[in-house]
Amino acid sequence: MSRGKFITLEGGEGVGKSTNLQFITQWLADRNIPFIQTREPGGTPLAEQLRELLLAKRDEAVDPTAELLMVFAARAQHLAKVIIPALERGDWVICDRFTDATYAYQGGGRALDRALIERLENDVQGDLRPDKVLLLDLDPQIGLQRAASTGAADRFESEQLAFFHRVREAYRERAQAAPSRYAVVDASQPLVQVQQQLGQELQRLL
Ligand SMILES: Nc1ncnc2c1ncn2[C@@H]1O[C@H](COP(=O)(O)OP(=O)(O)O)[C@@H](O)[C@H]1O
Ligand SMILES: Cc1cn([C@H]2C[C@H](O)[C@@H](COP(=O)(O)OP(=O)(O)O)O2)c(=O)[nH]c1=O
Repeated sequence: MSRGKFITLEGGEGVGKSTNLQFITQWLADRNIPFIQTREPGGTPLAEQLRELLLAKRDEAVDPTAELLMVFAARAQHLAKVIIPALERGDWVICDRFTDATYAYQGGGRALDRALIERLENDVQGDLRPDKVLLLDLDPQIGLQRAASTGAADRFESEQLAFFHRVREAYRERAQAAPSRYAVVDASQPLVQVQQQLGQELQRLL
């Protein structure tokens, strides 16, 4: 049995990840491709608890390195308990955010040293990387407006606009550095066009 494909969906706030995840999972189900859908931070009971701790607004300022280590603690658990077993079974893994979000939010947004992120990535993941990163790219001002309509802001969503511009730039830089592993989708397009492009990218992986 061959290993499943590992697909991650990335982008800033309100780019349309939830909407397009539904499209992607329906696309796979229509083709009888076995898959699991999961998310980061999260994906196991422990990792979901770490997510709650990470997203909660609190009076105590969160040290960026502490934030980074919590993200990777959740990731280590998620990889060991969910992602790696699924890929080994031959299931595709559709993950709402993964390590590119760490480069974007902790690296770009919080301006942490990329070399530290890379060390953690190598230690925690070994050589496991997504087969394809679907990056929904959107001006953060539009994304935050869209996100505002979907509930109360968490600790990240409460950041200033400049933070989200750094997040977007970090994502785009990563995509430019390894174009074969990324599909950058212009998320300002009408949803049908976004999904047409996503479908084409998925088709290429078959
Ligand atoms: N391409 C698009 N054009 C216009 N509105 C969109 C598009 N994609 C998503 N939306 C809308 O934007 C809002 C946020 O989308 P959502 O999928 O919840 O984003 P995310 O999960 O990235 O926060 C929703 O109201 C959704 O209907
Ligand atoms: C995976 C990951 C997420 N995050 C942040 C980005 C998001 O703001 C948040 C996760 O929320 P998100 O995926 O946007 O969920 P929702 O759409 O329900 O708000 O966690 C990081 O800062 N680093 C990471 O490595």
